[in-house]
Amino acid sequence: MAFEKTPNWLDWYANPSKPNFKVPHGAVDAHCHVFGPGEQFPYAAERKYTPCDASKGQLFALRDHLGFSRNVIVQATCHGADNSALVDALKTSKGKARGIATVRRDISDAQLQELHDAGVRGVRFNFVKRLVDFTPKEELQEIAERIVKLGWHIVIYFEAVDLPELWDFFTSLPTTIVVDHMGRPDVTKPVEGPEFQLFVKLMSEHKNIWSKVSCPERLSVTGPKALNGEQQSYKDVVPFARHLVEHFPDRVLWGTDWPHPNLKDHMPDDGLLVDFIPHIAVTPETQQKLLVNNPMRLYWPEEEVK
Ligand SMILES: O=C(O)c1cc(C(=O)O)oc(=O)c1
Repeated sequence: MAFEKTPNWLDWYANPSKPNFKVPHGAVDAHCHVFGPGEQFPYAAERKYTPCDASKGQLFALRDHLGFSRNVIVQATCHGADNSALVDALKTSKGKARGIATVRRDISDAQLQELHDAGVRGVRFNFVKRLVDFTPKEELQEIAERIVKLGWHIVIYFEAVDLPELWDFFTSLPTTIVVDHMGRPDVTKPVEGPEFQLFVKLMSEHKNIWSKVSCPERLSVTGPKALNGEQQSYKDVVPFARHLVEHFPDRVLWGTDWPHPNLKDHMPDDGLLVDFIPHIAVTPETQQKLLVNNPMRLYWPEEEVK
């Protein structure tokens, strides 16, 4: 089936630069997606956007180019609860990729087991209203109780303003929880202000809650953009991410977010995005935890690096 991209869609950056920052051996890109290709893996009827295709082969080429060893591929909302493109990518990766799926309550135990065998290790619950229709909390609770038996965890995506309302639900979940993109703080507000400190409190009080310190290109207001060799990109996001890396060094993950769905302003050079990492994890020890030890503990516990 031929799909027409959402108007003004920004395609992923072709020919990214080689990062100056050498990631540690065995580094994991813990947040990225595959889109289609739509001809082979059609986009879901209920999707809120139609992206450009971004295949498993293109993702794995980027992984190698940036110096990473593994990927955690997160089911994108444009594929709804049809995890076929994700599963296909996981199977092709030869164990170098793990996945986060989207499932509905009607999934059978046999289907959950098939996802597990392909390399899925969690589900994503999305509360960002521009991306998904509302799912009742009882349905999510039911899914949580089923996946806990597989040793999976839950990835949550929400906007900072919605945290107070979602707090009780998040803290009632029975698994490890991974928050996408630091809970999407408004970076024009202070790090020490009530909004971001509520998120810090969530992580301080609940040791099962982790955060991805990802997506500066989505959160930044002042830039500068990761383009044209810029080595000081997204300065306004640095204090937020660094705060989490310093306070919770064992519960942070990093990912490219390639192919960067729904960016409106610019498409970053992924090589320069990697050069953002040493600004938020400033020591070799924190870089090793962020990029290797933490994602290995969560996604490849059988090979854990101590
Ligand atoms: O699954 C997605 O569609 C999706 C969208 C966005 C976004 O539009 O912010 O970010 C993500 O990390 C994933």
